[in-house]
Amino acid sequence: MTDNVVLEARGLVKDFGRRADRWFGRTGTFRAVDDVSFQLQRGQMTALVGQSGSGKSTVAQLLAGLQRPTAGDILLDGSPVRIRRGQDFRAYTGDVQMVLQDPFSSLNPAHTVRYHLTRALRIHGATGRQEAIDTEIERLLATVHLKPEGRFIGRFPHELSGGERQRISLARALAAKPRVLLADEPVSMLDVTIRLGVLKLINQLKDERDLAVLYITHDLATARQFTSELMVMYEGKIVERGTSAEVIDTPTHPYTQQLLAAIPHP
Ligand SMILES: Nc1ncnc2c1ncn2[C@@H]1O[C@H](COP(=O)(O)OP(=O)(O)OP(=O)(O)O)[C@@H](O)[C@H]1O
Repeated sequence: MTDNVVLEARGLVKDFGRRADRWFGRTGTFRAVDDVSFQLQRGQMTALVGQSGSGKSTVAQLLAGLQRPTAGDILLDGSPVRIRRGQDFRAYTGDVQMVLQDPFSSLNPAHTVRYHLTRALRIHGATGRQEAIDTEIERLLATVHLKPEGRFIGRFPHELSGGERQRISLARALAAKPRVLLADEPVSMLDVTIRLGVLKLINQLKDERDLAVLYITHDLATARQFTSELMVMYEGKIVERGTSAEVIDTPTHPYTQQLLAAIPHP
C-alpha cells in the first residue's frame, strides 16, 4: 500500500435477501457486490463504470458507511472502519462524503441553502453565532462558484437550477472538509450542457483539496477525460481495471468492449 491511499475496499461482498421463491417457498440471497477490492488515493479521481444493476451504487453505499458489508473490509488510512453507533458514522462522514445523482431529492424542499449548509457545518464542528456561520457559508458558495453568494444563501431548492442544486450538494459535502468524495453519477440527471461544468468543478476541488474521488458513471467519455484509473464492474465483480486511457483504448474484457461499442460515434 502506498502512502497516498486514503480509502481502501478489501474483498467487499454485499448480499441482499431475496423474497421467498414463488414455487418452492425458499428464500435466498442475491450477491450485488462480489469480492471487490480497490484503493482510492489522494489527489486522484478513479472511475467505476458498468451497466445499470452491476453494483456500482452498492459499492458507493458500502464505502459511505450507509450499508454494512456482508464480508470484507473498508480501511481508512490503513485501519479497518467499524461503524457501530451514530457517533462512529458522524466521525466517518468527516472524512468520507457522498454526492448523489439527484440533487433535488437529496436536498430538503422545505429548507433554504442557509439551513442545509448551516446544519452540515454545525454537524462537523462549527460553533459560534450565525453571522460567523454565514461567512463560512459564503466561502463554501464561492468555492462551488455560486456567485454572488448573497443571491443563493436564502433560496429554496426549487428556486435553483439542477446544476446549482448539485453545486449546493457539493458545498454541503465540502462543509465536512472530507478527504474522500464518492460521486455517484453526479451529473447524469443534469442537462448535457452543464455536465462538464460540474465535472470540472469536482476535478478542480480534487486538485485544490487533494481529495480522493470515486466517480461512478455510465459515461466513458467523461471517465476518460477526468480520471486516471478506471474499473469496470459487471454483475457485482470488477472485471477490468487499469489506467483510464489503457482500459478505454485497448479493452480486454468482452463486457468492456461491448460498453465501448455502445457509445455512439458522431
Ligand atoms: N436494498 C436492496 N435490496 C435488494 N436488492 C438491492 C438493494 N439495493 C440494490 N439491490 C440490487 O443490487 C443490484 C445492484 O444495484 P446497484 O444499485 O448497486 O447497481 P448500479 O450499478 O449502481 O445500477 P445503476 O447504474 O442503475 O444505479 C441490483 O440488482 C439491485 O436491484
